[in-house]
Amino acid sequence: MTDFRPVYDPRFDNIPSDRLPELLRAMPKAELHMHIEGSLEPELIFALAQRNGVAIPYASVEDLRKAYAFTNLQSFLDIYYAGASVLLKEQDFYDMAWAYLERAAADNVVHTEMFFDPQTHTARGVAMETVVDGLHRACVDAQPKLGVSASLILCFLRHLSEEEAFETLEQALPFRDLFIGVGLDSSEVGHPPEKFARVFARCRELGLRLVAHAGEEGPPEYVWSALDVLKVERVDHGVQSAKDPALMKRLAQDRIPLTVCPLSNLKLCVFPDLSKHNLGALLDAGLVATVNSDDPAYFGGYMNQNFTQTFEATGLKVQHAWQLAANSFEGSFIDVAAKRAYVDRLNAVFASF
Ligand code: HPA
Ligand SMILES: [Zn+2]
Repeated sequence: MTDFRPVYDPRFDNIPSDRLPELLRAMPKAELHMHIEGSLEPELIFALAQRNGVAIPYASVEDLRKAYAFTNLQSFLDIYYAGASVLLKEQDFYDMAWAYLERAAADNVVHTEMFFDPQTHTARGVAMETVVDGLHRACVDAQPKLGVSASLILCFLRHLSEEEAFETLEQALPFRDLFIGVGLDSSEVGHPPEKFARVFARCRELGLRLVAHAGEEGPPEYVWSALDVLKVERVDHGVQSAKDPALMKRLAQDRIPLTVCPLSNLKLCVFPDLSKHNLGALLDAGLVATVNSDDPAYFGGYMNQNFTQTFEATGLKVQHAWQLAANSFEGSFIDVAAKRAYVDRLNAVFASF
């Protein structure tokens, strides 16, 4: 349940629709669903591979980019985990996060809550400290150098066991102050949220914020159990919720944010075409839906590309643009005063158009 609900000013309806792309780019926004390992561009993968002497099974940047033809989530994850294998040193994690934060700033992302997958790295012998320190150092630099506030959410890999998630939590606890919450990602179907009931209960006791991927490829039942068993505060993706009217009602009534990722859904064939995406239907049903980039280096676009391509394909309007940006602040894990200040900035940009 969110703690702040901004209200649309109907005078913004006077903004001509031909200015929508410019408005989408200019409006301040928060990104709530982005896997930092999914921001590794092929150029950086090659540069880090060379710097660290890691062999990768692609001859060139172009060769690697050609492999980005996905048919579903798993076909993407196989390449995504291979790409992350070039990350070894603290500076590598810093450089990856910094490259993303610069792109976020260019898209007028003023706040971001970045996912990271420590198990992808600790399994290769990289220390938790190396991962967290590098990412956190970039987050600290982002505010003064880029005007972006940035925080971290540790994700457990759901294809691994709950016991391994507990071990990961244990390894991360010395760095408890460097991340704000936990999430659940990787292969969804066959790995329902309730598999992680006990580790999420422990994280809740520790005062960590809770999110989980659910309803990306998996059924509405997974969204129900993310809410009722894991007690998450936000649902990542959640687009399959539209198949269940009772669930839609619950999400709207409890103002549970959905962090929707349109270009990801397109590239992983969750929707056959961007024009068939249900973002507009989710918004029109009163859900706190947001737009996010998920794995921007792999899915063909950062935040502003997600916004402009989706609006062009679906015909969403100025009010939807405002609602999505307002929802991103409402759904974020910052305090109410900071949310209010960001929405004031949002309103000032809309008033200037
Ligand atoms: O979209 C995703 N879904 C599940 N796991 C992921 N890990 C990175 N991106 C994703
Ligand atoms: Zn994701």
